[in-house]
Amino acid sequence: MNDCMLDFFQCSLNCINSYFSSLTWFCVTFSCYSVPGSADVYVSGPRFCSRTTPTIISPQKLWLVFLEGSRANQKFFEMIQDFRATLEITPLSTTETIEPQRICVCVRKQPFNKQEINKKEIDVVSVPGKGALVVHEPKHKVDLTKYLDNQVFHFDYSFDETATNELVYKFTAKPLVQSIFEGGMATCFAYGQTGSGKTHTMGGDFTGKQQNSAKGIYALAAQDVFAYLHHRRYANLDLSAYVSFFEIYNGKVYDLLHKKAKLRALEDERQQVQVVGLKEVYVTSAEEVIKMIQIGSSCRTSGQTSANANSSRSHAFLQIVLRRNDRATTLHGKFSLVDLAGNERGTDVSSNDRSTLVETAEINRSLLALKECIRSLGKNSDHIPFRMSTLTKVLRDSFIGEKSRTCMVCYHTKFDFLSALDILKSTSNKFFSLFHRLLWCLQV
Ligand SMILES: Nc1ncnc2c1ncn2[C@@H]1O[C@H](COP(=O)(O)OP(=O)(O)OP(=O)(O)O)[C@@H](O)[C@H]1O
Repeated sequence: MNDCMLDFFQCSLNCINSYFSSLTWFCVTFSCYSVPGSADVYVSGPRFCSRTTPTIISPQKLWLVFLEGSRANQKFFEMIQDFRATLEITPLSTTETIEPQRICVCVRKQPFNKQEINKKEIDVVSVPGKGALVVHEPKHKVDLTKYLDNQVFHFDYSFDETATNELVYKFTAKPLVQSIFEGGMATCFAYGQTGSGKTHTMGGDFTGKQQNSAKGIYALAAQDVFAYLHHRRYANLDLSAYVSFFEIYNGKVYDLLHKKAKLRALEDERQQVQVVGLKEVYVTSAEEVIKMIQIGSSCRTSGQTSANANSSRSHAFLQIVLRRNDRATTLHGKFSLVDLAGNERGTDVSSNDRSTLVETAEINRSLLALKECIRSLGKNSDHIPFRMSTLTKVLRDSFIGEKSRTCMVCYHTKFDFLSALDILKSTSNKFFSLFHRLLWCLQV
């Protein structure tokens, strides 16, 4: 093989390793090249996909297979480009007006990183704007003709890969800040696959391993809280701000501002869940909050997944609490900013030691519990299984409490259909509309 062929070979390998869709595509195209005696190896897609099935394929045949896989990718890439050319793109701009809503569900697309660009991965997600997001899925007709299945999902807002944290903040958390001054409970949470950009959005930009906390939704929300505190409209309320930061790891609560002290989430007599012993720090400026974010983030539990070298392995809650100065124990309003641990599949986990598997199972269990609660709310069930996990216990008030407002930002990477479709299907407005109506009824 000459250099050019090797490049081609390498490119095909990269596509196969990282790209679920190309694998499916690839397996189907195999049958075209099957030869007597080896057909069972080539034709059987699932067997080929399985890492455990030993297959002996001659280099010549393997080359044909990779060649065809690469051609399929190229064809697929061209089909997406052609489709994109027909889309009318209207990206969100800072001048757009924001409609206040009880529940807002948004989606943010992550840009390609250097590694993905080098691997020549194909972007299968388009964000035409106005809350829409399109996932291009490669499919085959019965006669093996290739076609694109373009699945459209609708959200309140959709952010493309060029969106900044400031823009995302403006449409998601910013409208909630005012509600806590009016005595409300607001929650903004980030949900998505591991490595999709949740911590980047909530905690701030990364430069190498250094995080610039001033550029995240946590800090932007803190700035607005202090702007409102000094505003004459709310000055007569005589409020003070306090901040707490804790994580839920393996179902247990740890105080990130108090040497990771172990805490307990317990229900009080009014069936409201309280994190007993949680340290609240009195803060007087956004800079002080940023300092707390840095202290807390540095001790948050992290690990490594195949998608993220610095993956958060816990659900982190930053809470900004307003209390009246005359009645320090009385809560006036609370803003919870939640960076959930990443949704993971077995292949996302780079290590399979016992503690990692337990972590992964616990993360998925708690996220499943969250989905179940939302589903039950949507179905108007008598029983909402909030007690299924510590995460849902702690989030309970955000969903059904009076004057609650919630914003959910879901994230996904560009090329993983299984996770992207799973996350999108469970979070798009089709699913949430029922939930939205139910909460509205509870409010009234
Ligand atoms: N919008 C973006 N712009 C630039 N870089 C981004 C963006 N989103 C994510 N990244 C980069 O992708 C990497 C993974 O992001 P991040 O750690 O935020 O993922 P995560 O969803 O929190 O993952 P996990 O659930 O595993 O903790 C980081 O290096 C981050 O800088």
